[in-house]
Amino acid sequence: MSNEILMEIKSVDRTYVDANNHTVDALKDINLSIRRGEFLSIIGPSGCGKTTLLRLLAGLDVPESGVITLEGEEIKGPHPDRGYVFQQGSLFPWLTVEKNIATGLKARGVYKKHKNEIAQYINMIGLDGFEEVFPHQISGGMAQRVAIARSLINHPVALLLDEPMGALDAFTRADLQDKILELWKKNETTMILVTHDVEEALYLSDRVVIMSPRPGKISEIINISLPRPRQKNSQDFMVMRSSILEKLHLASTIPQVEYNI
Ligand SMILES: Nc1ncnc2c1ncn2[C@@H]1O[C@H](COP(=O)(O)OP(=O)(O)OP(=O)(O)O)[C@@H](O)[C@H]1O
Repeated sequence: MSNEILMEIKSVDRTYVDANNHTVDALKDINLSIRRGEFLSIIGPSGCGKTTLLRLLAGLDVPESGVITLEGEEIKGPHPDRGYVFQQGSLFPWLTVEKNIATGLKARGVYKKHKNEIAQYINMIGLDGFEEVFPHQISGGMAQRVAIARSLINHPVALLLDEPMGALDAFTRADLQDKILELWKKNETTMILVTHDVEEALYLSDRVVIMSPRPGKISEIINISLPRPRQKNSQDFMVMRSSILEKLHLASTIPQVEYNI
């Protein structure tokens, strides 16, 4: 990972007005520098603004005040240079695996020129032989791989992952975590992952950002220096996991928050 700053979030606020006409401070004075090529996870209790922050990075929403830049340019809207993967259900059900991945290229207007790359990305996500299959015929983990390939084929500088493993069973989740690590290394894409899972954040990340709610703020940024491949049952890993859990509980003002550990 380089020390070059890819994205910069400066003094960002985002408020919403809820159904009862109350103002919700979803994000308050967020400052964060994201380095090119790093794996960054954002973790925190429900409602602390994780998705709001990811949507701002994607350009799907704009800050109330403050600024977010990518390579020094202000982010003003969505762009294929920032891929976005949702928790589930983001594939077009009427298109095959191959055609779903092709929509990434079509969105960029480069389908004809780059369609021969689709096979390479299908191979990269380990789905050779599934080209002509429809989303309802594959597992949730396979569908998430397709959603990731659809973004990666556009060579994004950053991939924004909003709990992509949240709806998967434990075995499939662990499998997809390893695939995401492999894709990260191969493509050198900056990864920004929102997760509720402490173990997942610790297994994958160079840095873990802990957020706290009401207002949504960054309460701590932790550097993870454990060597890779990380062993989830090693002493060092478990000590670090307990430490992050403790910080999360301190960051949370909501009683009875549940985490996957
Ligand atoms: N469109 C909206 N209108 C009103 N309030 C909103 C809207 N979107 C988000 N909020 C509120 O802003 C706060 C932050 O929401 P956000 O979804 O970013 O949190 P989160 O940390 O991603 O939560 P979760 O982990 O449950 O997905 C919450 O209090 C939420 O209710």
